[in-house]
Amino acid sequence: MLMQMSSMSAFYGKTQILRDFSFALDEGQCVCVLGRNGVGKTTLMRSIMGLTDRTTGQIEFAGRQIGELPTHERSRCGIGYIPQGRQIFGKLSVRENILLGSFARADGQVEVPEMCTSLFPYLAENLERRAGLLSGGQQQQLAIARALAVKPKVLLLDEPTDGIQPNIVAEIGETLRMLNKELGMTLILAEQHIKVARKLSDRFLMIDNGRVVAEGDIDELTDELVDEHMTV
Ligand SMILES: Nc1ncnc2c1ncn2[C@@H]1O[C@H](COP(=O)(O)OP(=O)(O)OP(=O)(O)O)[C@@H](O)[C@H]1O
Repeated sequence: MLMQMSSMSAFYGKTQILRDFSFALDEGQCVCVLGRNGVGKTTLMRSIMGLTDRTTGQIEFAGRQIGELPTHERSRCGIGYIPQGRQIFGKLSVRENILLGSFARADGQVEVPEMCTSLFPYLAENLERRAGLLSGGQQQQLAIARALAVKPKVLLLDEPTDGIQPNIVAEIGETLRMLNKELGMTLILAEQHIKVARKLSDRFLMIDNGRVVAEGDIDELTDELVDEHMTV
């Protein structure tokens, strides 16, 4: 088991956002986190990174309790985070954006990892280009490359296809499939595109109102569950 959450609750100030979360994730799995806007998917990612005001309960990662650790130490344990909206630095070059990720590396090396250049040939050929000039899909590749720079064991992806042109959505899906199935990277993926989620994931976690309301293998994700918890 790579990650296990037990009775985790998350708060912003006095407001409780997540209630009593428990789930386990094996190495190499892809789990999608599903639910309507505002149910707590981003908060789940931020809780794993230690970016909410407070959490209670336990978060175990790679055999270590991380629930009390500061964010940079969680990164060093091998957790890569790609926030919603990508948050790349438009005025910096592609190379600088990737290198920013590597500062959290456990081995202290600052370099553009081989994996980034082989996965993303466009980025490899445009390392000196200003990141702000890239298309949405290319910026998403850059956000993934930056997270890979820490050589993570797990990648948290918050709606990577959000705001991406429909014809590029499948391309990002393919990149994630390759990371998971060919390179064996464990993924936790918040995703609104149910088709993308079904295609990529082994398991699902359905959230409603800050709680896990259903979970299981992806082929147990019925249309009824989707209708009940995802349609507005
Ligand atoms: N910094 C914050 N302070 C207080 N409340 C917050 C904060 N961030 C989020 N919330 C609240 O927490 C709840 C869950 O938000 P969250 O962003 O986790 O949902 P989500 O499922 O990721 O939605 P979306 O798909 O819109 O990103 C919402 O009611 C939101 O208003």
